[in-house]
Amino acid sequence: MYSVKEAFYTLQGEGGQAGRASVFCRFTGCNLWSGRERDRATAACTFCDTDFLGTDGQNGGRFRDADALADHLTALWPDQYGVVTPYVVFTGGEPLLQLDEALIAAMHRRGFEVAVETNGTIAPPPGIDWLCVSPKGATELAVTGGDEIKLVYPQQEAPPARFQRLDFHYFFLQPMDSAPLGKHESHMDATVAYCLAHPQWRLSLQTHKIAGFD
Ligand SMILES: C[S@@+](CC[C@H](N)C(=O)[O-])C[C@H]1O[C@@H](n2cnc3c(N)ncnc32)[C@H](O)[C@@H]1O
Ligand SMILES: Nc1nc2[nH]cc(C(=O)O)c2c(=O)[nH]1
Ligand code: SF4
Ligand SMILES: [Mg+2]
Repeated sequence: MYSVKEAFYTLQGEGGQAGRASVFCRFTGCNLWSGRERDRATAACTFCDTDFLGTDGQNGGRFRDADALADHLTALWPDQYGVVTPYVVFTGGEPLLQLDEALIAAMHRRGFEVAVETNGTIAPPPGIDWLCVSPKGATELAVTGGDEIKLVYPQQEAPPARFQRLDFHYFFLQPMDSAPLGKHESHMDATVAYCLAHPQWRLSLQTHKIAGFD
């Protein structure tokens, strides 16, 4: 059984695949925060921008097996002509609490490339085509390599230098989005400054928030 908060067709907004048409599957639940505001300050991850509780979002629900969820996600992909490889992004919440080999295989059978956005604390199943790891605070990484690391910046307990020797193809810093706006602008400036001073790191902006497409 899989619990899905929401599923929707959009453009990948972040990281090295930004701009790519994607079906997003947002699983319910996370291991680093309950999702309740009263627990935020004491959580292992305190700055989450996402509602991942319940199954009441658009196209959300509970799915009895991998084929049922894969059919549901495939129906959200518009390309009927096979000109590009369809792309699914599993996120959450923390997708590695639920994503398994059976679901990856079911998406592959339907022609999809499979991407994952994870906080890096849970070992992934094999078969993922694009793995994005986004470390959180003082948590320990179970995943030390992948296609991209996308570190939200700044985080007092997770300075970029801690990750610079890990086995990723791309190293991204993404400014922390948090109210008030003035704070976010200073995060933006600080992130740009860090990338300029440390050219290993590239800037990742949340383009869906800038352009307003989800
Ligand atoms: C909501 S998380 C879900 C996937 C997984 N739990 C994780 O943390 O990577 C998706 C992406 O949004 C990023 N993110 C969450 N809150 C953010 C914020 N306030 N500002 C910038 N990025 C944020 C995460 O770091 C992650 O890369
Ligand atoms: N457009 C869009 N791109 C995204 N990339 C990662 C996201 C996420 O919440 O995991 C996200 C999201 O929520 N929307
Ligand atoms: S680990 Fe990801 S989903 Fe969980 S609270 Fe942090 S940003 Fe949100
Ligand atoms: Mg998001």
